[in-house]
Amino acid sequence: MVLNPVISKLAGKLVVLASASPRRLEILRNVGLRFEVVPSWFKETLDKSLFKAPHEYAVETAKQKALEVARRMPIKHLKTPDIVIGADTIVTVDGMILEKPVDKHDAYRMLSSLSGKEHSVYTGVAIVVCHEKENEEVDYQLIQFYEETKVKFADLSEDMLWEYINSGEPMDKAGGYGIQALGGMLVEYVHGDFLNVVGFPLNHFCKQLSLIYNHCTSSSDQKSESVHLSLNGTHPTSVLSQPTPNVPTQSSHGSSSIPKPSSASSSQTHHTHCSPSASPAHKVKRKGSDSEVSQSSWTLVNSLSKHTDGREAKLRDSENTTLPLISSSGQLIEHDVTEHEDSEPRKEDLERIGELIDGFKASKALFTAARLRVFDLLHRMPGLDAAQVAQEVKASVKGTECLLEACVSLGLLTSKERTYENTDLATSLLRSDACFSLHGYIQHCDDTLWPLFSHLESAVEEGHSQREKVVSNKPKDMLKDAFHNSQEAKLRFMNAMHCVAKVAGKSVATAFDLSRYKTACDLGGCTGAMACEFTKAHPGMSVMVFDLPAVVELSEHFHPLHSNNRVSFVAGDFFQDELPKADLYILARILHDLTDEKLHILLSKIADVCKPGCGLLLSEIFLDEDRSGPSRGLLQALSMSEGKQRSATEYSVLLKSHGFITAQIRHTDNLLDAMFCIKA
Ligand SMILES: Cc1cn([C@H]2C[C@H](O)[C@@H](COP(=O)(O)OP(=O)(O)OP(=O)(O)O)O2)c(=O)[nH]c1=O
Repeated sequence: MVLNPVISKLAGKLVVLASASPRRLEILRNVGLRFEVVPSWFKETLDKSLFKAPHEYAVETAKQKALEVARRMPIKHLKTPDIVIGADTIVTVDGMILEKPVDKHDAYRMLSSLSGKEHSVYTGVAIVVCHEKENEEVDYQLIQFYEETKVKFADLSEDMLWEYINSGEPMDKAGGYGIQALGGMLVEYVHGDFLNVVGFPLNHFCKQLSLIYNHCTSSSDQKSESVHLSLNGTHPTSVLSQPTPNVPTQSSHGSSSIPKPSSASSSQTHHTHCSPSASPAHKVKRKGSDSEVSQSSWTLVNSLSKHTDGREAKLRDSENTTLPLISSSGQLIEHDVTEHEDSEPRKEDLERIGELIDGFKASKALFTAARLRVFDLLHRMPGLDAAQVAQEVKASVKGTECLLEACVSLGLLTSKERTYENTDLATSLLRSDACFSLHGYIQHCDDTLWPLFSHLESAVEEGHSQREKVVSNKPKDMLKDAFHNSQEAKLRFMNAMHCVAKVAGKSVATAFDLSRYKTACDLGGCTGAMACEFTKAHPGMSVMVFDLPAVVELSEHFHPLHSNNRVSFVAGDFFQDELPKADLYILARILHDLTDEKLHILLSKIADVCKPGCGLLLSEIFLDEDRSGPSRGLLQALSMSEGKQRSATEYSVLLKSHGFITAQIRHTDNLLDAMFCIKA
């Protein structure tokens, strides 16, 4: 890329944006950067009074966001990113720091304080470069900087203020406005980088990347040099801290030391606005036990180290010899991995392929352990050995031992002196009675999706679902399949949907400010789990669950939802019957499964009952705009349902054709994303 050679240098690296901000995602994606989005879980609650200047607060928050993701990924995602980018945008006026308003009154307070005045918008950015070493340690290199842009607001009348607040736009934006949309009408002038106001100082970021990569790539062995330097505390700071020749004139903001609100920053060097420096290295070590991440030394203790160790050992063997592969006809193919290639395969490539090849074995091991209720048992009786587990689950000792050991290697169990316990992950997600249990969904995957995917080759060849091969009756619709079967099968299917709604419900329900809506209707809302989350998140809201009569009849099996008197059930078919009246309609995991024809029938019916201003909340997995991910959405498409997976923009266009204007999109980092639209 001639425009910015640094962006192309990142190709092939695992770049992670530690942000849920759709604006940051768009800014970076627009310049061709390929990255994954892993929103940070860092709570933005640093004590502002500890900071000498507002931008220091933004930089520190950006740093904590990025580090949280850099530390979490090796444990939760089982991969170490190359680069994690965190950012935080704040607005400052009259010595106050304004972040995102918590409600409309807060938005009013913020916007009226900006009226007729010039204010500053600061975005702090942290780039964490992770260097993974042979011995499994990870060195972190931290580059942080900020950008200031001055913005002047026109005088705002009360009417203007409230009209703007009621548009819903201020709620997820620092200072309560979005300069890139309706908020642009409030602005008289902007001095500085416009994109910095929108949430990401792209120009400054590219300059910082040039510094990192122009330095690093001058070395013949980029990683080892970096690691060596950082371990000796002589990280490329000396190079990186040279003044940047092309940085904007905001250097007049002068240098500032990073205060130490948390122990994580205790060993940091000083950073200047225009002369960013890398912090001394923070050595990260994975150990073989399950415990907390230590903030002060950033020592990462990886509960999955046994898994990693085992896998690496296996792959190293195969690097030196041959990879045994099984052909589709079952023959063993001896494949020399180096035979057809000029260079040795990279360790990370082998690791990735190994993971993919073994993926189905891991899924089935999980399904089997869940089906045998191993996680329930070990929750009730931790510390059993394989023979005791075998006796309880009525299985062979040999088979149970293999399964338990496999589960340990997958991070689902821990073992000590040949006795077994659940990991935290198993306790919170795999026990059948856990609050956020995925047990029902796992059972559904095993019962329905597993057999379906065993016919994938035919599905791809023929271009339609192979469901008729795996269910005795013909209907293709998953829900109808379940309803042609026994009551038990219906309940199992509802339980699967219930699990997903419980796990994803809060993220979806809290994604937007919906305080203006008093009545909602969750179309196809199944057991009411999602509806329940909406009533919890919005105390003034009642939600009707509209679903097929057979679903409504069985929904009472899912207690304690029925004790929630703001959730009610209405039986009907949304293709045939009149829809209940509501201010807000919720469509969670419905559209991706419908044919274009059915989808337009449903959306037309919703549009007909919606008055202008009514809301539509859509929740699905949103594909990346270039359809390169996430895998979860693309793999789901392989089941060849009648519908299709779409990106947020594709859904927006679809909804616009029925008169719904997209107000906000949220990539939640949970099982489902969300989009909020308003009827024009
Ligand atoms: C001032 C202003 C802010 N914003 C947005 C940018 C940021 O998304 C948001 C500030 O909140 P941030 O806390 O910086 O970011 P975020 O919560 O959206 O995402 P994350 O914490 O996961 O990184 O305000 C605009 O979109 N337009 C504007 O004009």
